[in-house]
This record gives sequence, C-alpha cells and structure tokens, in this order.
Amino acid sequence: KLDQKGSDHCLKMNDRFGFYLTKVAGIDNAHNLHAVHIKDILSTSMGNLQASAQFNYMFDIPWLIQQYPVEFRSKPLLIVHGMQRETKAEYDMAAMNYSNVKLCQAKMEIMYGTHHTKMMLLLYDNGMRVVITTANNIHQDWYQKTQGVWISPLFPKLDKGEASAGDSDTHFKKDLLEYLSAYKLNGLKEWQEHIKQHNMSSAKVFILGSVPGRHLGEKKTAFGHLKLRKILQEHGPSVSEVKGWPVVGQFSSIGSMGPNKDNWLCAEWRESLSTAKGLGGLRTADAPLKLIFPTKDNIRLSLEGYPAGASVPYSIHTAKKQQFLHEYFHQWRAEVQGRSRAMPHIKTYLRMSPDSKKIAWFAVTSSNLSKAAWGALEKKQSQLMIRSYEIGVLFLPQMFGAEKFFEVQDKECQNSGEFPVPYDLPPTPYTKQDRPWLWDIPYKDLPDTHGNMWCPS
Ligand SMILES: O=C(O)c1c[nH]c2c(-c3ccccc3)cccc2c1=O
Repeated sequence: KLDQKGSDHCLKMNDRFGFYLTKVAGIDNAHNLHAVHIKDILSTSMGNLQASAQFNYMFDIPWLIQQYPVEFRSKPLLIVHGMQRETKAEYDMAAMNYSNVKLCQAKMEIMYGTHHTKMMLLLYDNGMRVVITTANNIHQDWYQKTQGVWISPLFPKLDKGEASAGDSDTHFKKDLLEYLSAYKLNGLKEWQEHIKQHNMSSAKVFILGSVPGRHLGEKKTAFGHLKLRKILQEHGPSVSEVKGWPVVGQFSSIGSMGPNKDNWLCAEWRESLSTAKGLGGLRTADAPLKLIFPTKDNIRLSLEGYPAGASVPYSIHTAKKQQFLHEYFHQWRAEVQGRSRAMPHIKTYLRMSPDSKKIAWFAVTSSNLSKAAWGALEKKQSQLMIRSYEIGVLFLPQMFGAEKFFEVQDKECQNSGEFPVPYDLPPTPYTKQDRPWLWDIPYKDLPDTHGNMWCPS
C-alpha cells in the first residue's frame, strides 16, 4: 500500500541514526513522513517474526496484540512488567486469553521504584532487532504525543562456530546482556541466549540502563548517571571543546530532588551530564542547565487538551518543595517537527553549542528527571542507589562518522547527516506568567482545545 510503502521508504531514508518519532494523528501528514507507528515496527516488512519480548510500564494487552500483523499474533510473546498486587492480577487475567503470551514480573525490591523500561526484542527467522522507546504499550501513548523510538539494524545470527563475540565498538551487546542479567529472572534466560547468538557489531549507540539496587565497586558505573559519566569520560568531547556548552534535559515527569540545586541536580547529576574527555580532575566552569518541561498552557492548548496532562505526572506536593527548579524551565516547542501541540512523553538529554547549531551528544531514554531513574550517590559517594528499571541509548558523533559534533537538523525531512533533535533549539524560557504543568490541581479559568476544564479528583 502506498502509505505503507511510503513509510517503509522513509524508514530507509532516516536509517542513519535509527532514531524516529512516533506518528501523530491530527497534524499535517508531512510531519509524519519520517515517523513510525507501533504497527510499522511490528510489520512483516521488518522481518518474519518468530517470537518477541515486550518490556514496559503500562500494557493494554488486547491492544498490543492487535498491533502485530495477524500472522504474528500467535507467536510467543513475553511481557516484562513491574506491576504488583491488583494490577499484576489484571495483567495475569488479560493474558489468560492468549495461550502464546507469558508474563514476567520484574522484582521491585526498593520502595517507589517502577519498571519504566520500554524495549522490544524481536526475533526473526533471519536475525533479531532491539527497539528502545519512550511509549507505553497503550493506545494513547502512540496517538497524539511526541515519543522517541530507536530501531536497531537487523542483527544477523552468529554461525555456530563463529568465534566473534558479535559485539560493537560501543559494547552494546555486553551492556544489554549485563542489563538483562541484573533482573535475575529465569523467564529472561531464553532472551539472553537469543542475544548471545546474534552479531550486534553494527550497533553504533551506547546502552544507558538503570536497575534497582545499591551499585558499588565495579558495578558503581554500570548504570544510571555514572554510566553516562564513564562513557563521556572515555569517548566524550574534550573539555576545551565544550567548555560553557549548555546541558539540555527534556522530560515528562520530575521527582523530588531536595530543597536546592546543590543537593543533586547541579551536583552529581549535572556533573555527569557535563563530563568531558581528558583531564578528569579538570573541573570545567559549571555548564549552564536548560530544562524543558511543558507549561500549563502547553498542555491546555495541546492536541489532547488537559487530558495530555494525565501523562505528565508532576504533583504540586513535589513542586512546592523545589521552586528553585522552575528557574531552569523552558517551554515545549517543536515547530521543527510540527509537534508543538503533541505533548512530550519522550525524554531526551543533550549537550548543545552556545549558538545551538551543534550538539556534542544526544540521549533518548525512559528516564525522567529523578533520582529514582538516574541514581543518587550514598555512603560518601561509594555507591549509587537506583530505584527503577530504565533504558535508553546514547548517540556520540564519532560512532556515526561525524567529525567532532552533530549538526542540528533545523528543518524537517532533511535526509542529511544532521541529527534530528525532536524540538526547537535554543529552548524558549518560560515567560513570567508561565507555570509548570501540575497534574493534581484543578484548572477552571480557561478551557482546553476541546472546551473542557481540568478537575482532577
Ligand atoms: O513509565 C511511564 O511512561 C509512566 C510511569 N508513570 C506514570 C504515572 C504514574 C505516576 C505516579 C505513580 C504511578 C504512575 C502517571 C501517568 C503517566 C505515567 C507514565 O507514563
């Protein structure tokens, strides 16, 4: 079909980075040419599926099954979630209707942690793919939001005797296996085996994973923000090149981070994100920090209206304790991708040149701005405590044949070497009147796109 062919064609064109946004309903279709829907990812054109694993936070199991082509709906499907008690029981019930569906519950042994990781492992008859995304396996996450998707190249099967461990310069395979083994779940053993049997040497991204635990010694830099710090220390831009370059964080939820910036945000977290290669000890002047988080009016005037805010869970209880944060806030604006009204559920982090024409690196991940996701140092910085499962990928210019930096793609559908940053750079600061979206207070002054008010119970 034309649009199917058309979208496949676009998948090919945009293959340079394997990074896509999800299709958005209700915008000019010109803005969806390089976008993917879940049905495109699972389509027969991507491979002849034999089995798949779906890692996520929220699942609508009947809806998910419907996203597979009819001929793949009876293939073995493993669902990996972190739900407990009633919700776990709901998932078990829903899965009973499908004899090919198995459930696997991730251990949540640290309070307030969640299984945020959104990943698909797709086994074909001629190889396998890894897909890492920010969208839940529910209809509305794939409908009118800005979401990110990284689709791996097709990883061919290793021949029996093939000596090569089948890893890449970014040790993608080793890190993915280390992430999966940290679940300590028998139910994942078969997928760890599938990964071992495939050649992933064509993977150009680094894995950024988080796993609940108190990580120390060798493991201290395996996950969370210290993993990012380690990669940037070894492979990042040099200190002299990026001195003074702003760090940009963009996310759809915010945790509690203490009464001032020096507790965590502009301490260990910004230190990791502003790490550069070279003289470890050389502390660069503190990098400016720009945080992108939707304003109340961004949400009100969005395609979904106030209901978009049901997926932007920032509570007034938390916001009150950290007003310092709001000085860093910038609006959601994505004219470059025709998505200023498609609210962000994507989470991205990058290092931007002062003229915002270049970026030194780019990460897309399930991790929001929270200690639970990125980790917090404890016991005199000897261990990193992480509460949640998260996964994302990091793009470094040299892994994609770029000289020093990525040029920022400032117009859409450019099939060039520029990196498709999903929103407008430089970010636009909040006006004096702007307020961050808070999801648990009523808004009765102005109606939303659909003429409704917001009255959370
Ligand atoms: O993993 C994800 O993507 C998400 C995880 N939690 C979400 C919540 C939530 C907030 C507090 C307690 C439990 C759930 C609410 C709305 C959207 C999300 C969400 O999108």
